[in-house]
Order: sequence, then C-alpha cells, then structure tokens
Amino acid sequence: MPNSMIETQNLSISYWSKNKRIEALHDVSLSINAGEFVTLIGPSGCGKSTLLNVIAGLISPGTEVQGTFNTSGIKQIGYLFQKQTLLPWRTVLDNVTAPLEIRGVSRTEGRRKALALLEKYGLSGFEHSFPRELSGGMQQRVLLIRTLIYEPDVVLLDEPLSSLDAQTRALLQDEFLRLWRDTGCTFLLVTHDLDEAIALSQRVFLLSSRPGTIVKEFEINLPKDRSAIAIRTDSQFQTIQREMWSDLTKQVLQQQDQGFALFQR
Ligand SMILES: Nc1ncnc2c1ncn2[C@@H]1O[C@H](COP(=O)(O)OP(=O)(O)OP(=O)(O)O)[C@@H](O)[C@H]1O
Repeated sequence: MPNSMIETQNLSISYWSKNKRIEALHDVSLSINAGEFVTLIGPSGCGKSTLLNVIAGLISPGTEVQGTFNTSGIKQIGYLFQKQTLLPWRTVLDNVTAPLEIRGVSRTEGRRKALALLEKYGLSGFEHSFPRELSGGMQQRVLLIRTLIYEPDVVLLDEPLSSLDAQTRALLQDEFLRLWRDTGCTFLLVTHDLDEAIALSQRVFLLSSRPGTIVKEFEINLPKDRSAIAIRTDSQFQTIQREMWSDLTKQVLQQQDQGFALFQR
C-alpha cells in the first residue's frame, strides 16, 4: 500500500475580505502519496495557491476551514512561491546557504552542501556571482537549489517557471524531472501550462472555477525517465492534452458566464 503523505477530506476554505466571505475552495478531497509528482491546474483564482498554503501550514488568522486535512507524514517542506526572488545583496553561494544559516548549521557544512548542489545542477563557476549577473533561468535554478538544500521530503512549486521564456522553461522542466527522480521527494506543482502539467506529472487534478473543487483527475502513465521536451510528440501525451484543454475550457467559460451574470445584475 502506498503511504499517503497529504490528505484532504471535504476541505473548504473561505477568506473574509471587507466583510464579504470569499469561498476559495469547496469540498476538496484528495490524497497524495510519498514520492509522487502531482499537479494542480484550473482557472485563475480557483484556489490552487490556497491549497498549497494549507498544505504548507500557512493559513492566515480569520480564514475559515471546514473539513479536514492531514499532512502529518511530512517532515520538511520546501516551498517555491510565485514571484520569489533571490536576495540581491548576497552571492549565489550565500543565497543557497541562507536556509541552513537560519537552522544553525555551521558555515563550513553549509558551504560544502551548497557547493556540491551547485556543481550537480550546472552552476559551478557562478558561486560568487550576484543574482543580477545571472539569467532568469539560472536564478530560478538557484532558487530551486536553495529550496532543496535542507532536504525537504515535499516540494511545493507555485508557477515557478511562469516568468521564463519557452526555451528556458523547457530546459528547467527537464531539471524538475531529474530532481524528482534523484531526490525521491514528493512534488506538488501549480501551473497554468497544460503541457508542463502533462510532461512532468504522474497525476493532474483539474479544479473548477472558484470556489475550486476537483472536477477531474488525470492519470499520466508516461515513463518516469522521460524527457519533458521529447514526450510532447508521444501520442498518449497528445490525447491527454486534447482532453485536458477541452475540460479546462469548459471551466474557464463557466467562470466567464458567472462573471457576466454578475455584471448584468
Ligand atoms: N488572503 C486572502 N484574503 C482574501 N481573499 C483571498 C486571499 N487569498 C486568496 N484570496 C482569494 O481567494 C481566491 C483564490 O485565490 P488563489 O490565489 O488561491 O487562487 P489561484 O487559483 O492560485 O489563482 P491564480 O491562478 O490566479 O494564481 C481568489 O478569489 C483570491 O482573490
């Protein structure tokens, strides 16, 4: 039996803003096993980041939680937020060692670990560069290494590649697959890019427009050692892609209809 690491049961989350209740998620039940690569897709504002925040234990006071969630199987979480940046006044090496400094790990040990990871992921020679001297893709890779340095067993990724050009994105997608295979970590990704979702994941959950609820689960039975770029020509990939686009379009159109109805009132 695979061991479930993240589990939600009929989870609904609502925020209060200007005395108005905003239901972000509704009745979400899912289970993610250790070592899986799972992705959440859905229309903008449907609660994907909210779900990641709940899993990371980042629920702000006043947020209403109904149903249950269990993340007790997680020892250490790595979270790469949307629009996260490196510390501009620190070198690459000092950026990567920062999480270990906070945890009180010795400088020598921190540097040893950071240098090994920087070498493994193709950043040797840039240890003493500042973030402004790196390309966007390299900066993103450093952020990822910084997330991995304290050896999380779950990595949460909220649209980590959305600001990059298509070519750099594709290269980093391959990097994600490699990291997932190398580390055995559980990866939970949020993306708007359906090709990215299929290329990387073992399972994809499609959420409805807000309040987000799971409308479909896609099983992606593609080889684990695939290339994120080459797999796009695979016929199974293309079949899933068509199905996913059609299902997502329905959700987006529904959201637009709701918006239009509200506008007409
Ligand atoms: N702290 C908050 N207070 C009030 N409302 C919030 C808060 N955080 C999120 N929301 C609202 O909850 C809904 C879900 O937001 P969330 O960021 O989880 O969606 P998302 O699917 O990640 O969006 P996107 O795809 O655009 O990044 C949105 O309507 C958002 O405005």
